[in-house]
Amino acid sequence: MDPVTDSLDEVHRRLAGLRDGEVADYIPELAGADPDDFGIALVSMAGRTYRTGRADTPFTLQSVSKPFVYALALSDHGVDEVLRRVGVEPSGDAFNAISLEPGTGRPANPMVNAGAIATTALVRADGADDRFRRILARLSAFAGRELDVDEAVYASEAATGDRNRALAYLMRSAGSLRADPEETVDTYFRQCAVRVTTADLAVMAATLADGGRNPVTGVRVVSEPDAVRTLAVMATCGMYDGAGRWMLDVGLPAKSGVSGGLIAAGPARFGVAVHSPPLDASGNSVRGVAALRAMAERFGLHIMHSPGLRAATVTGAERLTCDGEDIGLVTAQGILEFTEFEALVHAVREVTPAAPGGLVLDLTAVTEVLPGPAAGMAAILDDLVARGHRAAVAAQEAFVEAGGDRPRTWEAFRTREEALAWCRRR
Ligand SMILES: NC(=O)CC[C@H](N)C(=O)O
Repeated sequence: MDPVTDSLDEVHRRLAGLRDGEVADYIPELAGADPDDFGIALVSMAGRTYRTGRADTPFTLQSVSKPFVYALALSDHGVDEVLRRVGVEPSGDAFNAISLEPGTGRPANPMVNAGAIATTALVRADGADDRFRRILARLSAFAGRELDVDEAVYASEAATGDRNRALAYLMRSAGSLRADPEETVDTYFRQCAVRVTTADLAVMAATLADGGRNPVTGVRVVSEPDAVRTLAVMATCGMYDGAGRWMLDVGLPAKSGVSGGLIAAGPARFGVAVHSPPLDASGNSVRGVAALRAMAERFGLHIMHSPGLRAATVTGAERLTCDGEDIGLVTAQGILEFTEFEALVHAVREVTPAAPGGLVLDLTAVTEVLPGPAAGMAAILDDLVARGHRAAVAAQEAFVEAGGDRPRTWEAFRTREEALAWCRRR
């Protein structure tokens, strides 16, 4: 018995009977999908996979490929260059809309077809074969196994995908696509026809959630900043014209595709995927959307709801007697971002009036300090010293230096013992 799997089972059971939506048939080969295929999978940051239903049925990525190829383009060119070619504004249009920015001809964002085709063209390569080889290798690294192409689906879209061809030619004439339209669209069709399972998709989503590191294989697939950027674009544009409502109800960066796949990522928490072919009017999987809504509600998954951040940072705020004088000892752990920093400042303020002998700040269990908190911490200690208190920090050298170039007025030590010994020595 596993309670995590049980809760996925419960959602699956509740939604399996949902009969709304239509299987996409504009790509003829997709029309044959079984409307009862329905799988859910979730991968934790520890790389544990949970699944229910038909989570091992293969299907094609379609638009779920878009964020991953965008991440590849970002790592090839950097964000500034990619932004010059593809925007990041939600279009409010359907996925296949013929809409380009007036003037520049730049597609609105990389999650609609026009933007995805332009993104595919940005992948660095020696020719089309090499470009697809790099895309497939990167998608495989995201999934943590060698993926392949469903040739029948590829051929079917290649034979019928005139709207996408039209988009490519339009961008070419507007100057926003510099590559060959036929070749680019062909690579895009292949990328859409890459075959995955729901379980693969959950690993791919979890890799973005884990800052670009595949939590199952341990392999770094994209840099942390590029993973964050990709999630940001998914959050604003991933659900096409349903993106706003999705953010309101579910609140997770997500991406859907016309074969019925849907991924969502809880940053630093989990990756989740659903597959169910019947689609709503926006082209999003009906059961996929319903399953994510149900899970978000039951588990508080919305990114604007972050109780995790309230985890104990300040692990101790105490008074010690040192040579007959009271000193304060404040201990913190983990990562010092804004919220933790604010709590630390508060703890220091609470303890100092009762500790005229000075303050020891033990940050030896702190793993990361952002520049803002580092400077703020240095300022607090400077202020204490200016007001006649003694102050010492025990922390890694890098954290002490992150406080800025101004001459330090307080003491710095590597260990808590050294800082406390200093306190006793004066
Ligand atoms: N929304 C989608 O999944 C669209 C992908 C599909 N290959 C297309 O270009 O039409």
